[in-house]
Amino acid sequence: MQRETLAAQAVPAVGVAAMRYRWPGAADDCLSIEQFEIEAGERVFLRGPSGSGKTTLLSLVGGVILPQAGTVSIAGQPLAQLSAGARDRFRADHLGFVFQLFNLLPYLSARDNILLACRFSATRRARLAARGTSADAEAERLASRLELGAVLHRPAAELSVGQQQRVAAARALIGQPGLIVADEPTSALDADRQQAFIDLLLDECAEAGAALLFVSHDLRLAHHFDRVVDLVQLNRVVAEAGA
Ligand SMILES: Nc1ncnc2c1ncn2[C@@H]1O[C@H](COP(=O)(O)OP(=O)(O)OP(=O)(O)O)[C@@H](O)[C@H]1O
Repeated sequence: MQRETLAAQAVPAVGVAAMRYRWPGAADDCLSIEQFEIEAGERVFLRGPSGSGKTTLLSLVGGVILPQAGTVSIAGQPLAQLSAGARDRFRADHLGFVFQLFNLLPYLSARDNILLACRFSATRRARLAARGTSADAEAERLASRLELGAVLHRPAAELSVGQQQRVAAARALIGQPGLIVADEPTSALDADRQQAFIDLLLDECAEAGAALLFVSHDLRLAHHFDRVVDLVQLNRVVAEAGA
């Protein structure tokens, strides 16, 4: 079935409606977004200048922070309706994050860092079981695809920046969450490695049917994506301030 047909039938991967967010203690709102949706399986490139609120929007999409007004839904689930504990579990089941600074546990091996995502999510383990595989086997497959096979046993602290980033990608992808969120994941890589990393992320998302929300300053990467969203245009705070 075509991805477009699938997307038309599925609930959006991300739904933001009449949403407003102000950081505690701040005089003004940081974000005010009337409507923003990412379809199931859609690949969105989010751009915006430094300080425009890209990371803040990702934190809202992850339910790490909650808006003062409006809703943020993931796979049809409004995040604010969940208790803090349920939100943590929902995030572990349905979202994979690749951060600017990777957030790996330095003393754990590359393999254990990848497997952490499954340890915290019975749903990810169940998805793997339904495909006839296990978390260990899938960690091996992703590691080999990401050219990490030789370093799987090594502590994350001993890996190069590029290797750490690929471990972070494998951890986000394992167990097929419906949404991958990536915040400047290629900023530490040279041009060749950027290309390889993006190809891999897009391939794995396509295979898993996962939507991808990818934040970057680097517009040269935008042509890989279904849609480019400019936060300066999406955010009414900026639009009103500039009016
Ligand atoms: N934890 C926080 N507490 C208070 N204000 C914050 C916090 N994090 C971000 N902000 C403020 O929110 C605004 C948006 O920041 P944010 O990090 O979301 O921007 P960004 O677009 O991701 O920037 P960059 O491209 O530089 O990473 C900024 O004015 C910033 O100072």
